[in-house]
Amino acid sequence: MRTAYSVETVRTAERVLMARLPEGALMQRAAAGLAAACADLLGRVYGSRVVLLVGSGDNGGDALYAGARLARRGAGVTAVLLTPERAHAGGLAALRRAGGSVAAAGAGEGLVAGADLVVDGIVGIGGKGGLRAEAVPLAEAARRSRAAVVAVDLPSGVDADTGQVHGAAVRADLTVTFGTHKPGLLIDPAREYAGSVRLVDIGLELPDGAVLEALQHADVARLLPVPAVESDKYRRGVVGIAAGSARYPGAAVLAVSGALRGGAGAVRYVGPAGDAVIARFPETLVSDRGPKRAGRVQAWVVGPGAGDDAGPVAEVLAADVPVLVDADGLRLADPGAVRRRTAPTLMTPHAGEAAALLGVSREEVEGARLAAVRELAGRYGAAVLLKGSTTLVAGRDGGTVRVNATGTSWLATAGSGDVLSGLVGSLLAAGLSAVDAGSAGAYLHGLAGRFAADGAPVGAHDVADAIPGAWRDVRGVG
Ligand SMILES: NC(=O)C1=CN([C@@H]2O[C@H](COP(=O)(O)OP(=O)(O)OC[C@H]3O[C@@H](n4cnc5c(N)ncnc54)[C@H](O)[C@@H]3O)[C@@H](O)[C@H]2O)[C@@H](O)CC1
Ligand SMILES: [K+]
Repeated sequence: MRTAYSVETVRTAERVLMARLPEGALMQRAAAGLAAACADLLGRVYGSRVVLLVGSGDNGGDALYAGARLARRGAGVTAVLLTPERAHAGGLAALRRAGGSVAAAGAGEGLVAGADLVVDGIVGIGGKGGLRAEAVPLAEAARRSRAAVVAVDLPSGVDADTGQVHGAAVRADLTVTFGTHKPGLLIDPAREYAGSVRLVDIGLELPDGAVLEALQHADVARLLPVPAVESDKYRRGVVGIAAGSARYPGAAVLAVSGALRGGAGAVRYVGPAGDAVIARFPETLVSDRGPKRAGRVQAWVVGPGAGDDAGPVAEVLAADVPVLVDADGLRLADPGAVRRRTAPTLMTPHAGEAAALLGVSREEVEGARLAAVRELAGRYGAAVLLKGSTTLVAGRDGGTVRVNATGTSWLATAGSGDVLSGLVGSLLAAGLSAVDAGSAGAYLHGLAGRFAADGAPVGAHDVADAIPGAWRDVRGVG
């Protein structure tokens, strides 16, 4: 499990640790990790041209001490000081002792253009708002240059706690972060600015109560249902899919295709697209008598391709089993009925659907995804999975939000969400909690998307077909 903590928690943990260590020891640990990452990226340190962008705080201090280490290994290191009178004095002295130099006023952009490596130490967790005006031309020069850009702790200008980006920010190829991930490194749009992320252990001890957690293979493997010897199809769970319409039969087929790969023992389809479903998946139990009279299920999925028929949505919300509400179902669901439910409910909007539910623009949701998913969960008293390049899953009672990063932009294809809703519904029927089902399902779905796409466009049915491969990969079998 990867975790991300708020700036406030990091500050507290740092204070505790600093009180036990000699002065400056923590910064030396950070600088050593940073310098090692820079050296790895450069390949050959000797003779390389390194430019440090140095702000007024300890983030700049890290950059200066790391620069000193690279200078001792033969790199030509120049520091561009954004506020020369406030640059970290100890770091500056160390750089000079190691043979590094300070750029003349106004020379920064030219140096960046000719560098092999640019180290962004403008601002870290002490940053407020986007980049200040004097730093913007340097960030732009770094973006234009052929140099590799390494961000210290965070790409300067992104919001550490939320992943929001206000105005200009540095775009890094690699971010070297200290002690723990920060939420902004895992949530878009900031995540995109971070490039790949390397975590350097500086000995911080962090309490429970991460802002975010990201499942990894082993975590997902522990969650996935595995049938026991005595399992029959009913013990493994039956998932009901109330989806599709005469106009959108494909949504029903795709939701069923996901559900069949999700670990439930049987899939029951209810709705007007039974013929299309049976033609493709003869193992499906089909009914056209509405969810209430369809027979027992352990979880429902409602909404994909539902059109304007609110009846099945209301029937499903009245059932005392876990329910996943997606797509048209989100619009058709009565918020009061969702809030009154006692069995788990999981809503799975994409940014546009979340925006409609919250009465804000899509851009607002995309710019502040963490706030949006929490707000929706609070308003509806339900777990919420907000789809996107970094999918977020919030529980109904607040707490740590799960973030999934296995997704790929190739998944932005029609019907891909229908596959996800069937898959997650199946995991709900198999007994996973709403947050576990949502996050494990998003993980498998993202991985399946990667396997299916492999660098080329794919259809949603290809993603469904790739789920068993993703499942095997996660469990480390085959
Ligand atoms: N506190 C610690 O124990 C450690 C801190 N470390 C480093 O120290 C950083 C935090 O240092 P600080 O608390 O000094 O804070 P920062 O260096 O992140 O930034 C604070 C300074 O930046 C200026 N600033 C704020 N917003 C700005 C903006 N938008 N554009 C330009 N300048 C802006 C402020 O005026 C202030 O002088 C971490 O991110 C990490 O890199 C590491 O050395 C590890 C140990
Ligand atoms: K930085």
